[in-house]
Amino acid sequence: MLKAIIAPSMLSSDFANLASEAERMIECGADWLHMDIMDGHFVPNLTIGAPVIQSLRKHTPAYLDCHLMVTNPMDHVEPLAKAGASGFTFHIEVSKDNWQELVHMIKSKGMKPGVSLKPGTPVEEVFPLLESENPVEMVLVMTVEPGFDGQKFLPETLNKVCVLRKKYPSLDIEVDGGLGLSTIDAAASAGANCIVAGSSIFGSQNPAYVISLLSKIVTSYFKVRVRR
Ligand SMILES: O=C(CO)[C@H](O)[C@H](O)COP(=O)(O)O
Repeated sequence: MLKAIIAPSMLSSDFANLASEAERMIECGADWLHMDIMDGHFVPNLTIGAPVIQSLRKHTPAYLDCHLMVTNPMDHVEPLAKAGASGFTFHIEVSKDNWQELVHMIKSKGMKPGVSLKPGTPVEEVFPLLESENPVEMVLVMTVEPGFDGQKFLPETLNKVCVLRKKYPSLDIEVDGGLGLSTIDAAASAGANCIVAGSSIFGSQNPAYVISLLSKIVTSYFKVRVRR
């Protein structure tokens, strides 16, 4: 059964107060905390890695949804599992030759495996990962070029969400980039159920209101799809 999941992107939080920002988001109704791990190579930005996840884990039992924007995701599986990551989403663009091994390792370490696509990557590239005997459990469709928060949502990326939802009715489909109250209808009607949002939540005077509205809107589109 699909569930609406709202995951504030901690990239937009005050990194100097990460533990209290995480607690604030959970108090505001967040389902997951989205952690952007960037290596300054796969994307032109450098953020956090396993040591920060390990520190944060001491302060929260929340689901830590780690998005690996790195050239060598394999190098991060063991350290992130030890650090307490809950989900591990890698990019298909750098994992075409070893995704089977990656998925196996991620699952064997007790994390939920996901695969992500950049805006220019065709959706067909993830079909084998969903149809394998050992499939990924989530697809993250990037709705901006990965690397920075506060970018403009790219509506053309939602075609991929529509294709995925039609083909895989019970799949967790996550969208990330430029999501907020002005873009949620488009993403939810396309079929996304996991919503990552950075600036629209952290930039709001009332993050709890934004989180609850995003969640209600996503849930309302489940009902529309069932009626179709
Ligand atoms: O992965 C990301 C950037 O690569 C961020 O999670 C994302 O951009 C969230 O920020 P915003 O909602 O402000 O776009």
